[in-house]
This record gives sequence, structure tokens and C-alpha cells, in this order.
Amino acid sequence: MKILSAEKIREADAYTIKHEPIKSIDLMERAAGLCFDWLYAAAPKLFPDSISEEKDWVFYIVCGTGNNGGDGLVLARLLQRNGYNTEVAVVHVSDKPSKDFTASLDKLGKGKKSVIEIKKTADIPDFPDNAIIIDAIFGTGLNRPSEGIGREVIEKINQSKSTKVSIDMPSGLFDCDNAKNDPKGIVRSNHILTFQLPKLSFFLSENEAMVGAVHILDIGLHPDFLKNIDATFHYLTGSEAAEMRKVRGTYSHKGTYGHALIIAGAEGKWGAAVLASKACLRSGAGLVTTHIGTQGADILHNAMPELMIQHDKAGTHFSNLPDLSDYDAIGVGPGIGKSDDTVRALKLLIQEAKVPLVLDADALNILADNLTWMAFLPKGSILTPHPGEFSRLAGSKLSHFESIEKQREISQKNGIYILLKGANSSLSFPDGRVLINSTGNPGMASGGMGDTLTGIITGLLAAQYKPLEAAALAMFVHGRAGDLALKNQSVESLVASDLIDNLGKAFESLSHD
Ligand SMILES: NC(=O)C1=CN([C@@H]2O[C@H](COP(=O)(O)OP(=O)(O)OC[C@H]3O[C@@H](n4cnc5c(N)ncnc54)[C@H](O)[C@@H]3O)[C@@H](O)[C@H]2O)[C@@H](O)CC1
Ligand SMILES: Nc1ncnc2c1ncn2[C@@H]1O[C@H](COP(=O)(O)OP(=O)(O)O)[C@@H](O)[C@H]1O
Ligand SMILES: [K+]
Repeated sequence: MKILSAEKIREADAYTIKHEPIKSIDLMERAAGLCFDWLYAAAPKLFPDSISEEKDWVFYIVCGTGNNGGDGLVLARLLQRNGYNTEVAVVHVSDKPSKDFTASLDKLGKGKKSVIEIKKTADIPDFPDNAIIIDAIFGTGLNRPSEGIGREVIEKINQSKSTKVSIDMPSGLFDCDNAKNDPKGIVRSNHILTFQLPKLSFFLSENEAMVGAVHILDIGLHPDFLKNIDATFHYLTGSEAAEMRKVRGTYSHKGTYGHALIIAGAEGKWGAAVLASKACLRSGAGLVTTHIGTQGADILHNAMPELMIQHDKAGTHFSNLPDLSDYDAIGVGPGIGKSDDTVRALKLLIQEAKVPLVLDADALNILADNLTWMAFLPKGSILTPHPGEFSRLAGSKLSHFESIEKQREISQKNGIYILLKGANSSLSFPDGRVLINSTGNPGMASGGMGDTLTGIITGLLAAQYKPLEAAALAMFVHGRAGDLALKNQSVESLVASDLIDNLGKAFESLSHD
């Protein structure tokens, strides 16, 4: 699913109005109608238990004077028509209300209920603590940080304990970069009912306090426009991940699915090799060999008899390169440490490898100390840094938005894929595109989860997936396995082994997406 800028979404609205064709006021009615349907279904869970009767529910709709405000007014009319209690406030953020706002206000005016006009501080009401506040002050038309009366109202809304449901965007939030924005002037939304496509800022850690659950409402923007428009950012949905999954031929055999090499583990961190190797075997590789210091070999063999083991010359860590000609995919890094001979062996691996490499953990830390090696990585290699590793690679600590921009730059410059891990992991391609992941949960913030991801990507590469599909599908399935594992665990108790145990269900779940 594409993620478009506010500007492109405006173009999509305009194209739809012209080519469907549909009047813009009718598009607004359609959008607000979907918000009503969502609220109607969700309301019983949104109000506190103490207000269980519908007659006691109050929807407090706070509108700006643009089309976002217009959506709010249409929604107010629909709520009123269905017998719900509403309070409607209009914040005069601009003295030039939009045409559709004015038309919607006129229609609302035909009902009996009066509207609270907010022009100055003294007009701002006390918002209740047990209502649903519908935030329809600003949408994609915001062109500078909120200020004046609009901002005062936003700050007052944020003081209320009521559930806040934002129409299209949390008012005050920009669609992409919010570096120059002020979080105090943005609604701290619990639910966002966003139209057609999500906005990039919803997926950035710096906006966490303002972005609650995101619900994408399909308002029927014109499919030709959506299909033909180029997008840098994409949100990876289940059906898109499912399309990447390959069907296994009846007569296929282990040779069809390649031989993966995992280079992982060192004294005290053999577990990293176990997790990466197990995940690799569970992700489709025909054969998996793990190159490991002799002292770790028994642990590995006991953990999974299906694995083959290649002994390193040093007993305790990765120090020499095996013959690479047997392998279709190589994953390196989890738990390998940074000994001098490990550094030398990694350098040699980068020079000699003829297949894309998956680099994680200490392999990335070594790379960060030797950035010139980046240019020598086999084309199509995949780097999987977490934010700490990424800041070492990038040379400085960056905001999430800046990290994604930097990630794109490094990918394009070096012809490699970078999977920046975390909530909403992002995967950048050599052509500049970025995929944002839609699976995973905070229970996955525990040791070994990344080692598992390395194994999955390497397994898919061995099984003849192209680097793009291997990285994207692995990212999705890894998060999905984490989500499935959570059903029998809690966010506190989830560990990487649980995730591996759910890989089968995660791959299979794709057929239902
Ligand atoms: N036909 C369409 O174009 C549709 C638009 N829709 C809604 O329309 C929204 C976009 O509407 P608009 O483009 O009218 O913009 P908004 O309603 O988001 O707000 C823009 C208004 O606020 C003013 N403004 C912007 N930044 C300000 C600031 N910092 N302080 C004070 N005033 C500021 C602008 O001058 C303008 O009057 C979408 O988010 C969506 O909710 C939906 O109804 C679907 C159809
Ligand atoms: N809050 C979160 N939400 C979703 N996924 C997460 C979250 N925290 C961590 N993850 C995922 O878990 C993995 C952690 O990787 P990493 O930090 O490298 O772990 P380790 O080095 O311990 O193996 C990544 O794939 C990341 O996307
Ligand atoms: K809004």
C-alpha cells in the first residue's frame, strides 16, 4: 500500500472528483459516513465501563474551518440523525472557511442543536473527561505548526481524559517530517481514522505520544490515480507479503531450496548461533550449515540435529573463512564479537563472497568501524541494524525520520538493502523506495529477536528468493510470528524461541491475508 504525501493525497482527491466523477461535498459525505460506521461499531468499547448506556454517551466534535472540519460536521449530523448526544464546536482557525465546510454547517444548522463558536480563549469550553472527542480541527491541509486559537484548543483537548478520535490526522501533525513541529500543539490521539492511505508520520517513533491506533478507511479514491502515482514509501500489507511467497513444486527437492551458511556465535553467545540457525532451517532453506567455534558445536547439534556444522579453527569465535563455493546465501554477525581475527575474517568474507550477504549485529559494528568496506559488499546485500547499530553506521544519532532518509541514501549509494529494525521496521531498496512493516509488537523488544530475523532472511535467500523479497517477506513473517506467539505469552514473557516456534503458523497465515 502506498504512503503518499499530503500534497499527493490532495491530487488524488482532485483526480477522483474529476474522473469518478463525484462532487467534492459528496466525497466528504462518503468519508464522514465511513467514520460514522467505524464509530458506531467501536463506540461500546471506547466509552468507559461506567457509561454503559447509549443515552449517556456524548460525542464532542471539535471542528476547524477547512475540509477536515467539514468531515467533522457531516459526522456530527450523522450522529445526531441516529439519536446520539453531540456537542459541536467550531474553532475559527481561519477567516476563510472552505466551501464544503460552509455547506456542511448549513446542513447541520437545519437541525436544532446550536454550535459552540470558538474565536477567542474565553470561548474554549471545558472538555469532558468521559466523552469521545472527535478531533476534526486540521487534516492534511495543515501548512505550519498549529498556533493561535487552534493551538489553544488542541492543548485543552489534550488535558481531557476523554478518548480522542482524530479524523484523517491528529490535528497539528504534519504528514512527514515533524522536526520543526511542536508536540504540544498536536492532539494526542487514541484512534486515527485516516482516509485511504496512511501517512508516514504515523510510523515514526518521535510521534508516538500523538499517534494511537491507526484505522485506514477506504473512501474510494480513484484506483487509476493510486495505481499510477510513484511513491517512495510503502506500507507492507499482509496481501502484499502473501504475493511474495513462492509455491513449492511437487517434484522440488532440497537442492531446489539452496544451501545456507550461518556464521554466528562466540564464547558466551552460542545461543545467537542456535537462534539464527534454527530460524534459517524453519524458513525454507534446503540445507543449513553453521560455521562455529568448536566449543559451540555440541550446543548447536543438540539444539537441532538437522543442522550441519562447520568448525572454525579457533575454538571460541569466528576467525577463518570456510570454502564459500558451496553456499547460496550467507548470514553473518549475531554474537560473533569483534576480535582482531574476526575483523580480518569478515573483511575476507566481504571480498570473496559471490552471493548477497546478510549482515547483522557485530558484523555491522565491525562495518561501522570500517565504512570503506561498504562499497565492496556484494550487490543486493542486506544490512539489518537496530537503531543503535544504525547510528554507528550513519555516524550520528538521528531522529526516526532522519534515520529513514539516511537509510535511503546509504542503500542507493551502495546498491544494498537496509532493514532498520524496531516498531515499524523500514526496509530501504537500492532504488530509493522504502517499505514500512505492519507486523510485530513490543514483546519483541528482547534479546535474540534480531538473530532470528537474520536466520529467516538467509533461509529465504537460500531458497532462491531475490534479496528484495527475502528481506521484505522475512520482515513481515518475523513480526507476524511474534504476533502469533504473543497469543500464548505476554509482552513481558515473549522470547525469540517462541517466535521461531510460530514461524510455521506465520508463513501459513499468509494464505488468509
Ligand atoms: N474533497 C476532498 O478534498 C476531501 C477532503 N477531506 C478532508 O479534508 C482534509 C483536508 O482539508 P483542507 O485542505 O481544507 O485542510 P484542513 O481542513 O486540514 O485545514 C486547513 C485549514 O486550516 C488552515 N490552516 C492550516 N494550517 C494552519 C495553522 N497552523 N494554523 C491555523 N490555520 C491553519 C488553512 O488555511 C485551512 O483553512 C483532509 O484531511 C480530510 O479530512 C475528506 O473530506 C475527503 C475528501
Ligand atoms: N517494539 C517493537 N515492536 C515491534 N518489533 C520490535 C519491537 N522491538 C523490537 N522489535 C523487533 O525485534 C527485533 C530485535 O532485533 P535486535 O535488536 O537486533 O535484537 P537482538 O540483537 O537481541 O537479536 C527486530 O526485528 C525488531 O524489529
Ligand atoms: K484531525
